[in-house]
Amino acid sequence: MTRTPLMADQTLFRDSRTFDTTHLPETFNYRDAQIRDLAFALRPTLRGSAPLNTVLRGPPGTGKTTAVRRIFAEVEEATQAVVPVLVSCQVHRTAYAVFGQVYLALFGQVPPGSGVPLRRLMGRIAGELTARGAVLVVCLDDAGYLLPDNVLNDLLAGILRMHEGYPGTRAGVMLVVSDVDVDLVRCLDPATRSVLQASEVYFPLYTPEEIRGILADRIRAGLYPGVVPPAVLDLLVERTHACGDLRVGPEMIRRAALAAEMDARREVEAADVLAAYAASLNLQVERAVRSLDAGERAVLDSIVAAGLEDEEEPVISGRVYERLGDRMQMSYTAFHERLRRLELLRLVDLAVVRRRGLTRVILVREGVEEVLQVPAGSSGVPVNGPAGVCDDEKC
Ligand SMILES: Nc1ncnc2c1ncn2[C@@H]1O[C@H](COP(=O)(O)OP(=O)(O)OP(=O)(O)O)[C@@H](O)[C@H]1O
Repeated sequence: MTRTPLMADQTLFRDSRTFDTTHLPETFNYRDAQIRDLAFALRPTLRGSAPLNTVLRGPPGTGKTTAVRRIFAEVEEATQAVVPVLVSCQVHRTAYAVFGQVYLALFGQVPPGSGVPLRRLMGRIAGELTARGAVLVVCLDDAGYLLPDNVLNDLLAGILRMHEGYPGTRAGVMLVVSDVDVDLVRCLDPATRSVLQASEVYFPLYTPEEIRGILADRIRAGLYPGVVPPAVLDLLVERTHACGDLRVGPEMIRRAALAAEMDARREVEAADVLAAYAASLNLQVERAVRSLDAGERAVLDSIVAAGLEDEEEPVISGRVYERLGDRMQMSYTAFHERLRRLELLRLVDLAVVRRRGLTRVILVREGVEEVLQVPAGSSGVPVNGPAGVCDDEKC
């Protein structure tokens, strides 16, 4: 019997885990200055004081979370007197859920889902920290997700004022923000702002040369020599840079190498990369669409619907706003904020053209329509995602 390609024992992968999204890269170049700033902020914790609160800001895929994971790992190795906790606010969206993650880090188990009031949970956490003489550092990854309903404000007040209710506790925060335009700190109450006093560490987009270095390192660690010829690496760099998110690079390499492997080839070809690009881009778009709130999703749906209505005509922002009125109430300011967010997430491009005065034209980016068309109930994103009355009071 001939063996199926699945069972073929020849592989191009030295270590396929290198391409996992959760993989912590061994080499982390081009971020020395940011790592130095984070080390500076954490230094007081090694002497038993609270850290300097810090905002890590930069577009998606610029290494913010990775920088935190690396520095937290170093802190954990160096001392037990600091408890660093990294919390994804995309997943944990309430103060209780975030404190639940701190509890998990301290006690090795999650607190009961209900029945324990937040105050008691905080009391247990504070008691354990003072008993250990440890400093707490909470990193809120994608902290912008906690802005609705003042969750971020209340949570920060809880962490940074913990020492008032529980004398002897010391705690500080790191806030990770991918939306370069949102001034998170300005959205907080003056009282919280005054205890936060955060300094900022900026993570710029990687240049094509830096992307080349990062992808070449990943290829060296994950694939056998010669699998990716130089011209194919050039294409990988060009595609990754064009889509603006480094995550797409390793994902393309994984898919392209798998395709070559299934064909029993020893080298990846340009065609493998181009096919992998389309698939990886859809994954990226899907992730961005999933992160939208009800208002942003309604705006995106209306843009796509307006485009489909008359494919010859450009999509004008005023027309989209009118359409939206049938679905939910939204002020024009809130509408524009949401358009900006869709642009930042690279779901649309905005351009201003002269057309009976200045008009804003919206272009839907590659892959978005495909992702929105995945039927509800499949593994993709439903066409009619979250909708309803949206909160216009965004700061
Ligand atoms: N300098 C680097 N060297 C190697 N890999 C990197 C580097 N920077 C980022 N990466 C990789 O890119 C991916 C995205 O990085 P990371 O999650 O740290 O970005 P981020 O800025 O936190 O993104 P987001 O704002 O979308 O959460 C990860 O797989 C990470 O390993």
